[in-house]
Amino acid sequence: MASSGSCSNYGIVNGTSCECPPGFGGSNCSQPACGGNIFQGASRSLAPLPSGSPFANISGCSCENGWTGTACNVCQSASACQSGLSSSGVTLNPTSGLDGSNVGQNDTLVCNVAPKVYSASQMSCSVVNPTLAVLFPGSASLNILRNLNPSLTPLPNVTGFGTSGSVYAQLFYNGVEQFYCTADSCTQDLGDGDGSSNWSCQNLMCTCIKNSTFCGAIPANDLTGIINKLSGTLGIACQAPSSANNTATCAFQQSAINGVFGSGGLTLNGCSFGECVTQNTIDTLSGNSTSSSSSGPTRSKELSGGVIAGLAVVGGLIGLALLLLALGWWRQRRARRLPLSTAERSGGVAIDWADVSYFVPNTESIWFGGSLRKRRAKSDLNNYQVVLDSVNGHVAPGQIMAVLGPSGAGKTTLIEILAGKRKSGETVGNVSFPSSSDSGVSLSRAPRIGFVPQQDVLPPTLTVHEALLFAARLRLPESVSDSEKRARVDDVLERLGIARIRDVRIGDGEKRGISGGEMRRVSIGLELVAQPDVLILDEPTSGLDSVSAAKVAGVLHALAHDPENPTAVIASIHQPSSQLYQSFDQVLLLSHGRSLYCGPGGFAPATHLSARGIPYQDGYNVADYLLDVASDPPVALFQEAGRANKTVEDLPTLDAEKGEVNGSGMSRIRNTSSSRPKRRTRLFGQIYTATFLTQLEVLSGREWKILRRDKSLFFAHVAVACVLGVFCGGLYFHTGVTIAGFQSRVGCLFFLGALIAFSTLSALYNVVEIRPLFLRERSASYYSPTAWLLSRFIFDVVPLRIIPTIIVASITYWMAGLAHDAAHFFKFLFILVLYTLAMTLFNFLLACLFRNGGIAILTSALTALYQMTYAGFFVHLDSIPPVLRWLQWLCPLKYTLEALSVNEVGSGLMIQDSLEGVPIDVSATLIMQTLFGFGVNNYYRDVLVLFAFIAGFAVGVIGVVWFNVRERR
Ligand SMILES: Nc1ncnc2c1ncn2[C@@H]1O[C@H](COP(=O)(O)OP(=O)(O)OP(=O)(O)O)[C@@H](O)[C@H]1O
Repeated sequence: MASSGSCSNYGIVNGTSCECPPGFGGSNCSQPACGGNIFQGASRSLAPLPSGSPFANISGCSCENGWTGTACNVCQSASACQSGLSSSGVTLNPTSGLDGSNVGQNDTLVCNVAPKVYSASQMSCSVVNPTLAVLFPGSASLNILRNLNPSLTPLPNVTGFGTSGSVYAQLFYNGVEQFYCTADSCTQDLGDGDGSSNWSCQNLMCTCIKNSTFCGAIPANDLTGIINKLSGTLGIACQAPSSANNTATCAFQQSAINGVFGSGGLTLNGCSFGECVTQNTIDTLSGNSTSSSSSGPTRSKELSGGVIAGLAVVGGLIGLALLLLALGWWRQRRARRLPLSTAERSGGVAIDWADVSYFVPNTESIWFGGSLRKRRAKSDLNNYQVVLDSVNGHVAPGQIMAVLGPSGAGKTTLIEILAGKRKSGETVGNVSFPSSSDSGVSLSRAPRIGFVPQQDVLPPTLTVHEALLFAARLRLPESVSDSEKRARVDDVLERLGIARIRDVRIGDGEKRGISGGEMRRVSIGLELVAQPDVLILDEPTSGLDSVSAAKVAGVLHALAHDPENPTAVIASIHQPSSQLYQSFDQVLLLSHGRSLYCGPGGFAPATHLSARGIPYQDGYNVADYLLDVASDPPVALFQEAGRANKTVEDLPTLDAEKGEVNGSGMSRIRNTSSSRPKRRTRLFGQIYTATFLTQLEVLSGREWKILRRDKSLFFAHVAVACVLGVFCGGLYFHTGVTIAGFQSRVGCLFFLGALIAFSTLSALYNVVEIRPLFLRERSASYYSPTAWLLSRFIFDVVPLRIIPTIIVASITYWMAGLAHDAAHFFKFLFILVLYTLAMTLFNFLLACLFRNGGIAILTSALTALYQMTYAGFFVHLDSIPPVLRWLQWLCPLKYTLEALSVNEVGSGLMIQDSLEGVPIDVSATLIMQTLFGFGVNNYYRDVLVLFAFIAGFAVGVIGVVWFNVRERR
């Protein structure tokens, strides 16, 4: 009894014998038929075994008239089929048509010589492949039986074989069978009905005939391993036959075969087709769609699972974006409908601070110690420098206070602590903002605290009016209409005396705009338009002439004394003129971090201090007198100022206390929390006045304005891209298909990748440049970091990164003569755009991680170098020692270059060259795998990995911007 697997050529075990596929016989189906025709079945004579050879050879066999193909299975005419059938002694039953009921239909047997299959079709092709010919120079041919519906073939087990939708193929070399294959679940696709036919089958398996020429007879060329491992999907794609000789070109396609012979697979030439079938079957099946028979499984051009999944993800993301947009729009509308009354009122908030102290680590301990917290735990107080020592104060709404003191007295430090700025040192004490009931304004929301820093950080490309309107739109409630916001901006411009420079660009060091004093006033204006409840200013008059300074002081005075919205105002002043000094209601005098005086302004401080033995000469500027005292205070006065609770009223009752930080000071650090008014915070930060959509709109408006105005930036990027494109295209102009040309092609792709890796460095510099403005606006709660990042993405990444990449890549692509079809071109662009995005985000990340731009740039340049090393171009990745090899998986350029190369060779690129006169014609895929180790099927994997890099870097950038890019003074 024949056992399973004992029948060669996938013959079917039947008791003790084997049922063989057409054209084979012998006890185990291993012997090919010799001559005759397909209808003769098992009675055909078999090819002889040459003496001493275990392999039958069909070279000497010849086919009957009307039959062709290596095993004479392919009919050429209807008469051949008819005579073949009649010689077999079988007659067709005229009533047994397709469904057994079509009596009277045309059962004439005809020979279908088209690639399309109706029942079971035989095909025979020569295999003329240059790569194969190098190894095996003899003649090779391939026989294929394609069964679509073998029950419709005249003699199902003779002219057909096996199940529906199966194929059987055998390769002969110099007349001897080398290997055979089978596959099932086949579908037939007839394309556009142009006469071509594409078969796609599953579960391919092949068997190499041991010791045949291909399979071990020549050890150096032994293909056994490759052939026996062939599996998966098999494609048999045939073009329409030529009208001259009725033969067609086909391709035998499978991933491993495609890897060796090119993406088109193994080309089969001069394929002849023959299928004896009844006219009735043809007529019936032709009535169907061009695609299939009723019984054979067919498939039109369906989308692959990966593409469907990708489209689903893209669709999901678009849906999510639309949903978020709708939500943002709804929130914006709701915020705009809020009643104006609650939004409009401001002021009515006092500011109280008690026992405010501030400590910073000494310079040595910064270098040689751990964090302040760690040292604090060790109670090592000698490491601290005391910047502020138990300072108290109170400013009611409707009052304006001057914080006076010589340079280094601690004015800025105190002002920043009161304004709630993040400080790098340790702050203790209490700061509160009680709502004052007697001011007539009651607040149901958190107080708005305006802060004008000492340094002016302003957007240089905007005009004064635009900068103020930007602030008004983001900082005034949504319920205030845009026209009111504009009116408010105009009012502030008038009040600050900068209306005449309304439309002048602010400018910066590079491009001169408004003066330093005008910048100061614009900075104040940014806070005034936001209608703060408490306004805190650090040196608002520095850089102003005395008239302008008085004007600013007048504006602040008017703001404080507004009867409807009385506001508490505190300003540190360096050297006030007499007139300026008199505009303040309250004075706080600081000396070396201690408060020498805190109380009413005017002459009260002079009276107070002269009562303590420091004479005041009448007519002398009180401010100058106070600064003189604070610069070099008498020891007794300084010690007295070191006591706690030093309001004017309390001072006389205090005991003398040593004015240095000691053990008790330490206990204050531990036990007293700095109780600022709780800022309303959420998981992702503060609540902003404007809704997210408004933030995005206003930020995008500014970015667009900057881009439009600073056209040079965009055009510089485009011009550089054009030049680089022409340079790179010229360098690799019309690369050939020789081995050297192939190296140039991959070199060109590598060059583009490296170019992107380095050119995205400009994104890093860009972030470093705008960082101070972002920090100031963020600390003033203009907008959320996410809105900022999104607007930067739209107006920086797209015009300055992606468009130049597309330009340089397109010019290079066509000049270098890379794959000449649209599909490969767009796949090439897609990869480069993904890589640009990944690298831009990576450089954003570095710029946000490192405060020092130099370190960020160095890191980025070193990373680009690492990527170039691990891209696979300079060094074969498999030859890197394992301890270093794993680094390739972290290299985005490796995936980029692999995807670009696979895309290029996937266009069916064949290398044609000659080595020492020996012609070489091999698939570029083979060379690519050998030289660079790139996987031929890795394009979509690489796309996914690049997406993963983009997502990872994007999450990193968002996280770092949220948690690390914050103002810290
Ligand atoms: N984080 C810090 N690290 C080290 N020293 C600090 C720190 N913050 C403040 N100081 C020191 O505290 C002192 C007070 O600084 P501050 O800037 O508050 O002075 P100021 O009165 O505003 O001076 P000016 O009028 O010149 O601006 C200075 O000697 C300063 O060097």
